[in-house]
Amino acid sequence: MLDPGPDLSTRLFSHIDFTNGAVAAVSGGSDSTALLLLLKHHLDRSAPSAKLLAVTIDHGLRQGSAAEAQAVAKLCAERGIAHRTMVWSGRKPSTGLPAAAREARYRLLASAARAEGIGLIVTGHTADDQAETVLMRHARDGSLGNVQGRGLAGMAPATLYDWREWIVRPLLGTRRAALRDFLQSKHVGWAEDPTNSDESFERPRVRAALAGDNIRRMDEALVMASQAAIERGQLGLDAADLIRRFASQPATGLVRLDPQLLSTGDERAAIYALRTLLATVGGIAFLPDQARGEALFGRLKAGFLCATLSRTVVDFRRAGIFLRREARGLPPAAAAIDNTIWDGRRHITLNDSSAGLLIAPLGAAAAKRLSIDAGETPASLMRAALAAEPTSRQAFENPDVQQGEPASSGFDARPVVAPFARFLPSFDLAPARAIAGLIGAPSLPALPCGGHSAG
Ligand SMILES: Nc1ncnc2c1ncn2[C@@H]1O[C@H](COP(=O)(O)OP(=O)(O)OP(=O)(O)O)[C@@H](O)[C@H]1O
Repeated sequence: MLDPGPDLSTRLFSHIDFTNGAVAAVSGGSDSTALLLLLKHHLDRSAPSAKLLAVTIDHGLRQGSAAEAQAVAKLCAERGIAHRTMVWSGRKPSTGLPAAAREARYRLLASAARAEGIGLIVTGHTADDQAETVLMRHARDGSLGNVQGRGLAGMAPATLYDWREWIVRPLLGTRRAALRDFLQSKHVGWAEDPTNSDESFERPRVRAALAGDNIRRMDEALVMASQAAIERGQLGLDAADLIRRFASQPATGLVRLDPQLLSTGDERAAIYALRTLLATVGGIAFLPDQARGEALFGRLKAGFLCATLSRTVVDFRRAGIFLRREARGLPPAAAAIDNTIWDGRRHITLNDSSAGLLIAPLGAAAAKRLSIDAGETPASLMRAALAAEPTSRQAFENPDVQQGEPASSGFDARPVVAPFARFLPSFDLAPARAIAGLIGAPSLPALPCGGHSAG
């Protein structure tokens, strides 16, 4: 645990690159208020020209949330820190509210950062938050000591949002009590969020169980998290290595796995590689669960098969193991919208002249008309994969457009690494990078903090 000594801010922030500025996410609670003041102190001393913008999200869910945002704005004005309040004005769902609020919060924080040309967001998650997260996940999947429970690594020290902004959590090793001591020593107050002590929610219940003298339990949880984080990082590195050695992409949307992947001797990494690839090809944000991944891997070891998992057809034949998006459930023809994700797999950007463009899957009949140089890959598989690629309705209806790739002028469709496209924890940098290289997704922005091997 770190004490709030005079060099606390150096210890917390000196490994982070603030050249391109930072957005500090400040709710007005103790942790993020301390984060802001410590960061300001650090930047004043070591990077005075770095841009700092404090952002408060007013979720509009509690009475008093606007006043809390105003209190943060006042503190910032007193300290010469730029501040912005962003209001979550969208429709509030009746179920899954915390998740929706979190989603909206990161979207708004990222848009504030983008507007200022800042690529880094810092949050005030603490060691206490980390312990709570790990204990909640443990209670859910009961996998204490089972390092295959990826969630037991807790929150990553850095997470890439939307493949663009890095969310960094510099306080993950610092206890809330230390931050509160720091604020009290500076005579700075903070807001108490009543939902943090409302024990009808899971996190406050875990928090209450950890309160008081239960330091040992918290320390145990943190040790478990750091061990799991190391193992998870290593699993990612091993899976990335296998992806580079055994996966190729013979056509857009078609991934080929060399059957040698089944006998490398590192089944854990091979199954992890398989799960990440299945989610990518199927355009699914979540990996297929471990049990299904293991079962599929076992069946592949037994011989040729054709199966579907995570919207991905797995076709093991003499020429190799092929993965492609299944034909069912593709998006219907719809007006193309710039800068959106199509089918969870393709990032659509429109050319200037694309008003009124309709986008639809190419479809089997049109794919049949494409002339394909299949090489060693079965042409039927290449066609089946291309049939699930987006094309513009205009191109589709033009019988002259029959050559090469289905995506034609009017828009660009860049592949995305579906399971990591929204949130990429730094633990998974290595497999994300390997898959991006495989499918031609944009490269990743550099990690703004040292000390974490990205592979
Ligand atoms: N309304 C918000 N506006 C800006 N950032 C927020 C907001 N809510 C949460 N955050 C960010 O996410 C982090 C973790 O959120 P969490 O809900 O655990 O914090 P909190 O209890 O609201 O406040 P704090 O962490 O400041 O005590 C915060 O430290 C802060 O950086």
